[in-house]
Amino acid sequence: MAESGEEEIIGKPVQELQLNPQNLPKSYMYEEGGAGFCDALVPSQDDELIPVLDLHLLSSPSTAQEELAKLRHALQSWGCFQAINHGLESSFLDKVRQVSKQFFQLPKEEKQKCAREPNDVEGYGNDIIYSANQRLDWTDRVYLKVLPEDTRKFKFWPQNPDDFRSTVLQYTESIKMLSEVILKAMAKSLNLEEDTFLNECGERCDAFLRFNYYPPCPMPDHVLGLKTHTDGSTITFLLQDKEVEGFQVLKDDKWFKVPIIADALVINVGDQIEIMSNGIFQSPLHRAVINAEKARLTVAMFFLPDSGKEIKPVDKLVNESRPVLYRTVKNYVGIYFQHYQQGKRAIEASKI
Ligand SMILES: O=C(O)CCC(=O)C(=O)O
Ligand SMILES: [Fe+2]
Repeated sequence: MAESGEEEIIGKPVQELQLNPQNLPKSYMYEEGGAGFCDALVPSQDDELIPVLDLHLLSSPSTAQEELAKLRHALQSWGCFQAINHGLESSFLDKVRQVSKQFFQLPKEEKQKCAREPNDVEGYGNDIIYSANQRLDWTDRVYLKVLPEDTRKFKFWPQNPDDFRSTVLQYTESIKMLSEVILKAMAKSLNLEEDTFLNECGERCDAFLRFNYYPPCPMPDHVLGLKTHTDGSTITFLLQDKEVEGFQVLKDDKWFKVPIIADALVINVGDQIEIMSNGIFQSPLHRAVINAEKARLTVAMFFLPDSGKEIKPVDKLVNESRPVLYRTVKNYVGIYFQHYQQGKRAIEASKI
């Protein structure tokens, strides 16, 4: 995936660095006066609330129009929303969190069995480091390609705990179905044929599942769990930790905490829908902060178009008052990763 000729420098798992908190490597530190990562705003007034959408209402004929208008507004203003009533059982979401936590609690040797390979992202590991000056994220991950089915590389899929794989398979199936519901609703909210975005993605969409484990860190105002970024996806589903907050979104140049709502899924627009929607839907800048005492675990599922498809603004969203704003891109994820490790935004390179 990461197409770079450079040699990778292998770093230590963050879970090991955490054991020596007096001596945090400089590459994790943001010196600028503590940056106030943890002082983000808690939305209070109505217009600052991160929208919550009821997916059942969105699919019911009598309420759909009103919910579609809310969806459009959410994606134009925040670029994300919290989905409730999505049909996934609370006990199943707990199971997803539980098997992932169990994995990260295993001894190092056990986790290493599905370690990623140098210069690649898939498997267990952390940031790909190309330079000693690179700013690093305080997180260990398991990163798996889950779709299309015939591209799964099971050697990277944990076998311990023994229900990890079956849980991931079931989760993938459920979220894939939801992604189709959401992409259709997004198209309808823009008065497009409901299959517009799905057709743009092609027959064989890609999906990646990323388990983000953020160990506690004694300097939460100087270290980020995940640096400020947008996602390179079409849409992303984020299952938050049930107890520990940490997801923040930038809106109108202010950082907002995304509150935990039991069993909600945070859904956000990625760069590729920003391109397809010709900028009507915005891919929001976001980041993950860390907690001084508690570990945090989140599960992100990224959907991507077929890697052979060209992605460009949908014709019906281009007109005289809104000319084409983005170049046609192909295999955007390759461009994305090259920019990501340098802390840059790939979408900027795609703007006309
Ligand atoms: O863990 C979080 O709160 C954010 C995760 C995220 O943004 C990502 O994995 O791209
Ligand atoms: Fe993200």
